[in-house]
Amino acid sequence: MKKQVMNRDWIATARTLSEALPYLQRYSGATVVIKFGGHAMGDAEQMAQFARDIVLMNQVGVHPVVVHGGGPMINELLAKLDIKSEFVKGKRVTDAATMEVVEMVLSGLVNKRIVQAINQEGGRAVGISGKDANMMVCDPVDPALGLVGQPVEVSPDLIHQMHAHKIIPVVAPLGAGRDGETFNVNGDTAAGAIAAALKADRLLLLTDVEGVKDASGSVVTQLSPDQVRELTASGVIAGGMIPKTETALDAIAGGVRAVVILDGRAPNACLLELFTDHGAGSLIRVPFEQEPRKM
Ligand SMILES: Nc1ncnc2c1ncn2[C@@H]1O[C@H](COP(=O)(O)OP(=O)(O)O)[C@@H](O)[C@H]1O
Ligand SMILES: CC(=O)N[C@@H](CCC(=O)OP(=O)(O)O)C(=O)O
Repeated sequence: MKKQVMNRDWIATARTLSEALPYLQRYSGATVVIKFGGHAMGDAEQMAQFARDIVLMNQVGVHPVVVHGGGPMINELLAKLDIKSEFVKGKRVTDAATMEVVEMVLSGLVNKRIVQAINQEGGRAVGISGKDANMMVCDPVDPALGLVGQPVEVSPDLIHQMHAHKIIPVVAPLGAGRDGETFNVNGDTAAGAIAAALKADRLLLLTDVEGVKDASGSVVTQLSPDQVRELTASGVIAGGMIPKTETALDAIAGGVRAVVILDGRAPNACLLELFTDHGAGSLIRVPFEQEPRKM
């Protein structure tokens, strides 16, 4: 009896691999930007599983770029140092003292944790921030927010070179100012700007809900930019989902083929979306590219 169940499992595994063939072919050579948010990171086991997905993607010919956040980890160190912090419209008001902590946590702790996790799974990851090689040049968003940056010039060269050398880039969302400042950039915003500069095939925004929900609370598996605008105008898309859908629309306008908002806490979320018939989360793209959504 036990043996039969085991046989069935192996057959299912083989079938899953076989069904993945068209997707493996479709994404071979594709650039996929993955935004890994602080809330999606979870424990060491979840981090290892995320890293394994990234290494697998790379192994089958995808060019992944990981852009990470780390808001909860920044909050933790600010609290230990007794530095007060507040958010305005989803962005952290950043003075010089806060900026030092943001850079230490993002470029140091969080970036290196992800790099190490990927390397432990057999990948070759290198951690950078938007300041390296002047990749992401920013202007201040609003004087009231201090050192919060809006990317204005993003150069894809460094990432192209890393991919050419089979290196997986892991990018901390910091930007270089024109006068030598360091800017704090929202992780979603940075991922969108980098995906647009690369004209990425997919931008995956990993978050802590299954996708974009409609007024009835059901996840919408496919949306056009107009539908996103309607859901936002009617207040159905709210709170932390607003910067994500805004990023998605900007990325699509900037040349990204499609954006998927999906639950990063779900096991193998990226693989489920890219390589299975099922797919995951909400896919946002312009309607003329319409092909049947998976599921
Ligand atoms: N229409 C919607 N569909 C899904 N989530 C929504 C919607 N409107 C608001 N939200 C909220 O947005 C949150 C995701 O944003 P946020 O918590 O900032 O993500 P992250 O920490 O991953 O960047 C969800 O947990 C949910 O509470
Ligand atoms: C300007 C701004 O708000 N920057 C963010 C950068 C980190 C981030 O975006 O982290 P998550 O993706 O985990 O939220 C911050 O300081 O928290």
